[in-house]
Amino acid sequence: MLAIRNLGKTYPNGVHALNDVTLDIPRGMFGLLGPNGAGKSSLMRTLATLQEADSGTATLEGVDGKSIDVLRDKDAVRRQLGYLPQDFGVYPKVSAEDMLEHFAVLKGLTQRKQRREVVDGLLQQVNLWDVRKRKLGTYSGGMRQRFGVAQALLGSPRLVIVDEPTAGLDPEERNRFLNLLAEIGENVAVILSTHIVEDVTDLCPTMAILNKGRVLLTGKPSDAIAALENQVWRKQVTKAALPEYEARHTVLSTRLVAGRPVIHVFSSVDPGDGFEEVAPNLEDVYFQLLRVQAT
Ligand SMILES: Nc1ncnc2c1ncn2[C@@H]1O[C@H](COP(=O)(O)OP(=O)(O)OP(=O)(O)O)[C@@H](O)[C@H]1O
Repeated sequence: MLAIRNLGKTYPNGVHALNDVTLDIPRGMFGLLGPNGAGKSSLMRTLATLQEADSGTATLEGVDGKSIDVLRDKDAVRRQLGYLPQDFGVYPKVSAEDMLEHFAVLKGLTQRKQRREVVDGLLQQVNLWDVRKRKLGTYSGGMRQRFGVAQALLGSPRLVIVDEPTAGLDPEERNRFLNLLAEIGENVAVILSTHIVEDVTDLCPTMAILNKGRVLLTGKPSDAIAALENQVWRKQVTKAALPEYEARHTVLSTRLVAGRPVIHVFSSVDPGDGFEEVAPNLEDVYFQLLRVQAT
């Protein structure tokens, strides 16, 4: 659906935000995972035609089978694009219904009756119908994000980009939001940019891990997890002993369980010393790749 080839971007301050980024993004949910500063927003903004790349190409499959040059044919991309930016602001004194109606006009839905049908349908789809008359300023974070999805879906886009949408949502709102994303049409490519590993594990059949502007891995989460089979080991340790373990092993993660650190380490052989083997998860994959890149 979307082919990104050798995309590069260096900001005037010298930061290489995108470094030879090549990705194939199919229909369905695609998770773009990376820590803060990885380059996710730079990539999302480039695909959303809001900033220029220095090099590379991006090609979107059009409805009629014709391909669209994302970096050059910006108007054509915008007609196929829904975008929920990281810092999505709303007019606090306007109701969701009026705001969405306004966005619909901007999207080119000029016929009143048709526009009403679209706006009503979207408000129902994102589960905001009952609160559509309320001012956006009174909405919770989760409601605002669902409103953001409604505006992104105006005009039946084929490419939907959501940038860090679950940051700051409580677990219930996050679930609700992710379920909503998962329900978006089958013929749409949805790119979910996030630094939360579970967002990808729970939802995305394909993914990429980005750090320091580079793609460290792309493919199915299950394949990446399978590649770490028999190489992740767990042990509960004391806080005092933690630095020693970190010096002796490749510690992937440390998590407090009942107040005591439980560490996951990466090792192709049994590290002994009371470690037990565990089934790897996507978090192990993520931290292992970040560690390898750092060394
Ligand atoms: N307009 C800009 N000018 C200069 N540097 C920038 C600009 N925008 C981003 N950067 C830098 O580029 C790098 C990538 O930033 P980007 O916002 O794309 O990352 P991110 O993965 O989206 O992280 P975050 O979640 O923190 O936004 C960072 O080092 C950031 O400081």
